[in-house]
Amino acid sequence: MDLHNLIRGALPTLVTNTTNSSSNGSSAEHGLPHGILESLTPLLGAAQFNPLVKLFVVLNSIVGSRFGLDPALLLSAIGLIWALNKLCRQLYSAFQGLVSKYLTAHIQISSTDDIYLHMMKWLASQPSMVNSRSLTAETVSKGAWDEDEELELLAKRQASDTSSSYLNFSNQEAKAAPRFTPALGMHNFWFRGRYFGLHRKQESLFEETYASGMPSFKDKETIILTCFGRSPDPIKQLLQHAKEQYYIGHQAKTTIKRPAAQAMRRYGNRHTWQQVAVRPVRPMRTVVLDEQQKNMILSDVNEYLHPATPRWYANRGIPLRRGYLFHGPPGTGKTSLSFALAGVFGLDIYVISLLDPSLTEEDLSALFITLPRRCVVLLEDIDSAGLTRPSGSDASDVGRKTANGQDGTGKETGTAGHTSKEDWKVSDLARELKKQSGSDEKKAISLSGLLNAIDGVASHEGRVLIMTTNRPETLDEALIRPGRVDLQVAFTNATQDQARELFMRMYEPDSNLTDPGEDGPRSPCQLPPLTPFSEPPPTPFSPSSFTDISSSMGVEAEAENEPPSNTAPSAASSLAAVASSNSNNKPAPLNLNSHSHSSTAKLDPPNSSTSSIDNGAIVTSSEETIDQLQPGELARIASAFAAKIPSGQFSPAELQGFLLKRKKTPRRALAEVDAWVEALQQQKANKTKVLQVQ
Ligand SMILES: Nc1ncnc2c1ncn2[C@@H]1O[C@H](COP(=O)(O)OP(=O)(O)OP(=O)(O)O)[C@@H](O)[C@H]1O
Repeated sequence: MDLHNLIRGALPTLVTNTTNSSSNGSSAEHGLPHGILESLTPLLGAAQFNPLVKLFVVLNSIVGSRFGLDPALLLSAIGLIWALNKLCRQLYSAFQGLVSKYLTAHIQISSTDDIYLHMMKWLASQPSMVNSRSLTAETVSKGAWDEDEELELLAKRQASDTSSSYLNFSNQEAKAAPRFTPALGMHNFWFRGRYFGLHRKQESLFEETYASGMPSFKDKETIILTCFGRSPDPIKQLLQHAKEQYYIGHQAKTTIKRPAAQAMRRYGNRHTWQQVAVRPVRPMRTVVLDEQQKNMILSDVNEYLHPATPRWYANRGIPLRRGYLFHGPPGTGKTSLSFALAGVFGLDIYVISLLDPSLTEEDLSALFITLPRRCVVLLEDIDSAGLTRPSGSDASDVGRKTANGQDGTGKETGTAGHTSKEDWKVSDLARELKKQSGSDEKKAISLSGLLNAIDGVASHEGRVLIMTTNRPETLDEALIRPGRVDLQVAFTNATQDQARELFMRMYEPDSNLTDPGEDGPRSPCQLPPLTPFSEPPPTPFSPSSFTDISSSMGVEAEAENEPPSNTAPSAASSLAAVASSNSNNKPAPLNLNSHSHSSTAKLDPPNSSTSSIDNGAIVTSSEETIDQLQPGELARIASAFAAKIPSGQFSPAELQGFLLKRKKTPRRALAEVDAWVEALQQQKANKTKVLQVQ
């Protein structure tokens, strides 16, 4: 079908006009420009399939002949509207620029800063934002401590369901709702009756990454908050509010941070440290330690963190630092006490491993510089870091302990067992050269590098440094000299008293253990109450008792940097009160005659055919659980248990491991302890690693 036929069929009027025009030579009176169809006719053959030409013809005829409008006029009108629109837009953006410059305030937040996290979390909780039409969905990863109450209920329901013996968490990931935050672009919201603008934008930065050695683009986000008025105060209040809201969930939690991956550390600020976990605060009373020793550490840290302490130190020209060395056998509570201290004072813990292969001396200094004003820095197993003195002749080129190259003090014993360099073979020489060129090993952290980071000019003052070691005798004297280590705390294997306390703690009902009065919710900024420095010393430790404690408990207080001892150790005394009320509760001798278990009770694991799950613990039907004990009976069993533990032989961690396997059945623990003690003693004597009785 050609175009003529098409037009004729579709628009009879047009055809009539066309016919007339060809007969009288005038078509202008019918709305078509004179001769337009004639001039188009030669083209029609070629362009009859061109939809644009068809459209033009159809529109022209409609506008011209149907509505009697001049198409040229119409085109001019459209052009005018477009130009006006452009002009309005430009005027609007100029007006907006003026308002933004003179009538609004802005605050910019970079994604490299913690405030960005606070703001994003707050925005995600705002109904106006969640219902916005432009959102970004994020997966919220939950830690083991953030389990939903719903999930806990599910576990309880499954546990009570006798048909299923084991918990099932399938599809839990699918049930976790994503978090929605404003998408990139412009948004607005109201806060406390004020209107705020939010611009979330992203830019790509060209970065050379250490990890791959290849330059690449990294995305960096920025949010700009705007409010009307010439003062940014409303935005500051909003940010403060977002920050407070963020930390509400962090109450009674300890945040643990480690150095970020090497590539991330280059971004500086909050990217230097990476949050690895947020755990519930470890209550101080769960660390089984001599009460006086505990109180002394608590009051010492309390004094150090007192707001008046910096002035006191400054007036006397003493650097504001406090170092602690926790030493003792493995599993005796060194790390646990560090975490409990962080919990009591509401501080974050920054854990550094000197064995981290990506850590250089420069990194270490940068890490210490970016520490917050108050925090706990934990340097674990400082002895195994293989630090050396650069001045040592043979040790100067080796900073890290290797399996075949160094002894515990970090001194080199010779490569491959050779003591003198004359004995070296060609292969030894090649290995040594390779080592020196640094091609196969990273540059180690030397002792001076560590000391520089700890107390060099650039180091951050005000932090609580805790170093832990199993072998204090191998440490360099420079590292533990007063001023770097101000208090040494010795940890020992469990005494019988500690064994009893551990036993009680394991089987006490949860309601006794969650005592908000002691280590209860505490915001990170909220320190235990402090007494002003000007008051007389209310400390329970007289200088003489202090010395006594030091000698009897293996605690050596260094006198050099002692701050004024007139700060009330209120946290310490309150903890002491709670703990002593526990320890004073001396149980009466045990009478087991009326009970089902005797000391000859079977040591076999529970028979699975008769077992059920009780709050996660598998319990046999024949066993007596904690709930079935008479009041006061637990204390008696604990004493009987402690009497069977040889003092100072087993670490609290070993005892805890034994009890954990019988966490619902104290009688069974008592019945099986003899066999376990014997087996463990034998294992230690034979120096084997395989446990006969667990
Ligand atoms: N004194 C203690 N009181 C309560 N629990 C303890 C004590 N000592 C050890 N534990 C328990 O033993 C486990 C290991 O303890 P922790 O990590 O504190 O020991 P550590 O002395 O730091 O060991 P390592 O020297 O091997 O690092 C923890 O689960 C902790 O609860």
